[in-house]
Amino acid sequence: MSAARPPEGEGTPVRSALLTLTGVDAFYGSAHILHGLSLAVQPGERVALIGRNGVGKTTVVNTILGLARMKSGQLHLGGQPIARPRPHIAARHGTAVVPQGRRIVANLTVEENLRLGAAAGRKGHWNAPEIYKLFPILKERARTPGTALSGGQQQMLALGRALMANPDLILLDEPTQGLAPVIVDQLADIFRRVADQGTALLLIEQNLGLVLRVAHRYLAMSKGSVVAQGAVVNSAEGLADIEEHVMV
Ligand SMILES: Nc1ncnc2c1ncn2[C@@H]1O[C@H](COP(=O)(O)OP(=O)(O)OP(=O)(O)O)[C@@H](O)[C@H]1O
Repeated sequence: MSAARPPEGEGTPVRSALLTLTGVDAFYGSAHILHGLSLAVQPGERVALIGRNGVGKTTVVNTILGLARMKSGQLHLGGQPIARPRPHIAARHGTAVVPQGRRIVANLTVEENLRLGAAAGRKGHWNAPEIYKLFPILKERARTPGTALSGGQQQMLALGRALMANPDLILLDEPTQGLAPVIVDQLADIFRRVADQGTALLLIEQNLGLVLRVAHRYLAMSKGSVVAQGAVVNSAEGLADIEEHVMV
């Protein structure tokens, strides 16, 4: 099941996909990081993007946000071609990001940080009261500066902010980095609850236990492209399957 297959993206129908990158080359200045990368995420999917440090996982997110320069290839969001990616354009087309390091705005309160996420103006289930139901601690601390929260609470805030955009897809970039195992467990449950409500997830994660608990499919990257994919099976064998690609 883990046998390498051609990566998804090229040849897949972009119209129905929430996110498609097709043959993407992306750069930071003259540094060529993504090499003909192709991938696709369909509505409601839970996909893990795995691979060793430095293979370009965050650069996939940065390309979608326009923070890395896409020199060739195509990006589609919500079935629409995106010629000039920008964070607000991604949000408008239904893709929200929980960035690596969370990026909570220091001089804004918890509630103000949450409201930033609603800037795209998409309607849907999620608003501040719904986020507070999901994370009661954020309601208790609504008037506290966002960066005064613990690491786990800041991660909840970053996820809440992403949900405020009422996205069809959330990109989660190493959301459990530096968090205690008990907090990681709580977040795993929350990611599953969010996915159960129909939001697709693309989870970049080094914690393979979390990948097993949250994702249904994995894409493995090496040297700036997707080199393998397969189903995620929550078992010791399933773990060995995906570990193999992180060790590539
Ligand atoms: N702003 C930048 N300018 C130049 N090179 C960069 C920049 N950001 C990242 N890189 C380089 O791009 C490559 C891919 O980095 P990226 O952060 O996408 O990898 P990653 O797979 O997400 O790894 P990690 O798990 O360490 O975050 C690395 O060699 C990194 O040093």
